[in-house]
Amino acid sequence: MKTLSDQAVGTAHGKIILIGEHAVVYNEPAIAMPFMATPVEVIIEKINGGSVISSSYYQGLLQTVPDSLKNLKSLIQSICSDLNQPVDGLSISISSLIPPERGMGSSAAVATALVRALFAYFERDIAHDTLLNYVEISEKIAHGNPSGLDARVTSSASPIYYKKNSHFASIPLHVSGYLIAADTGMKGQTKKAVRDVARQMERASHQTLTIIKKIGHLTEEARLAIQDDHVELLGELLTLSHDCLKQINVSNDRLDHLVDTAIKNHALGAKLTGGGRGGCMIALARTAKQAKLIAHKLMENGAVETWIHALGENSNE
Ligand SMILES: C[C@@](O)(CCO)CC(=O)[O-]
Repeated sequence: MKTLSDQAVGTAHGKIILIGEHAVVYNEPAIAMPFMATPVEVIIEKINGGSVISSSYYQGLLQTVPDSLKNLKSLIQSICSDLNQPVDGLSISISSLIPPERGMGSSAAVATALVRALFAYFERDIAHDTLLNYVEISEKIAHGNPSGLDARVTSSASPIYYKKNSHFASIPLHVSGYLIAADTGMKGQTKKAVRDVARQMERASHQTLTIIKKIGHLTEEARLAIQDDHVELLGELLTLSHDCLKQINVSNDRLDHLVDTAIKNHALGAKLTGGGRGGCMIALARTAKQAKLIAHKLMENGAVETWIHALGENSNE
């Protein structure tokens, strides 16, 4: 983050949930990592007249943003009001390499970069907890009932173990393996999926709670597997958690097909990542060669983009 006289820049990055999505909304733990391959940058410059937003999906006045950007509009209004600044006179330019609506934390990362840019522009320091509170305003509009995980990881430089309202800790992800992330090319439906799981909790609370608790248990085991560098076990736990996510209906055919493809091609484990019903999946491989082969097979089987991340390296970037 830097401040120039008439310009300020805020940055953030995407995230990948290794294990624990959905269950984390119900106070179970999750493990997630920052995904530096997908950066976000917001640049704010001074202009005359009404504020404007420029992004790949909208260019125009802040006052007339489409519904998909209402979260950012509320955020800008709240911050300007809290800092006693006018909402006019801002040119806000958003650039992001995170594919939107793919469970990679796009909305939280854009909000994080925006909050940082606004505070830098108004030459004010911001405590991390204040940043998280602002991002939550935006995430509540975007997702309904966010756990706070996305806000934490997209603003953090380290992988984290996270429990809603109670606990978070940076954990080194020095496992000797490679993570492949693949985009199904389909928009995920985090908000709807989170709402549907909430309905299942109301209707079949015992059954759904049992699955949620099982995901929490698998996440705790994954934490130990990471600590002890048991990459094979970690892979098995990822696949078991995908089975749980299927049981609460947050997967879909395309995700299941990519998960099966990864497993057939010797991945140690695979699962959807993020909100599900589209978006992205991840797979774990022992070697870089296997990771490349799996990524290639995923592309042949419908993925539109893949990324490979060496877990033993850069995990504390
Ligand atoms: C599905 C979910 O667990 C992760 C979305 O990236 C929702 C949340 O944690 O707010």
